[in-house]
Amino acid sequence: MKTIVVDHPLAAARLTTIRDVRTDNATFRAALRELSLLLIYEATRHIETVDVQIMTPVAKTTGTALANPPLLVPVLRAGLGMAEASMALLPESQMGFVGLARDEETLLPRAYMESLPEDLKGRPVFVLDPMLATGGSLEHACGMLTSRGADQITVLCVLAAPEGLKKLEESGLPLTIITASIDERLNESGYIVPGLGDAGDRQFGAV
Ligand SMILES: O=P(O)(O)OC[C@H]1O[C@H](OP(=O)(O)OP(=O)(O)O)[C@H](O)[C@@H]1O
Ligand SMILES: O=c1cc[nH]c(=O)[nH]1
Ligand SMILES: [Mg+2]
Repeated sequence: MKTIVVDHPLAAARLTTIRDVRTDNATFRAALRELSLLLIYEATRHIETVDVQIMTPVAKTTGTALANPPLLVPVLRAGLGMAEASMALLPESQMGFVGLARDEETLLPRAYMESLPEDLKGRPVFVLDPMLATGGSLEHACGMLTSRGADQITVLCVLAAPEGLKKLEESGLPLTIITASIDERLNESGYIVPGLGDAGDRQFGAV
């Protein structure tokens, strides 16, 4: 499994806004959108392209098109905050949806929605979820994708805990992880430390 930490002053500044307990829901959503643009920029650095012949107003030239745009899959709820930014940079892409809620007692994910294309063989997939904590939710979401044939999955997250990275590494799933930070650890409640709290609640309010 390859893990890339985006090391950029703009990413660090937006991440600081997101972490700050004083940041209100609207400002959190705006900063998450901006940080997501940077994560997607990094995730698309090596995607497959094809040459296309075009005519400028002046002359013929060879341009570039995306050969196989990735399927974008936000994990509800919190991943919704990364969805609009990903579609802005990848207007050619389609979007699927997975809904997961972690049981805060057992820390196990419960799936409540799956809206994905049947066949994902040969199709790159970008999974969008700001938080990789125990890794249970992302392992479950990525398992849904591999069961449909996906074999190139890139996970975009804002924060990753070492415990979650280890779990995904051990899962043997075909993953690349792009994150803005690998934080210190999980606390006894399964929250990332220092983290940012509950990414769903911080965007949309507590449920
Ligand atoms: O790595 P894990 O330990 O599984 O935790 C991470 C999950 O927790 C959060 O979702 P949550 O279950 O809180 O749902 P929400 O997005 O609706 O708030 C987050 O968005 C991840 O999906
Ligand atoms: O710190 C955490 C852990 C899981 N889910 C969150 O939203 N935040
Ligand atoms: Mg939540």
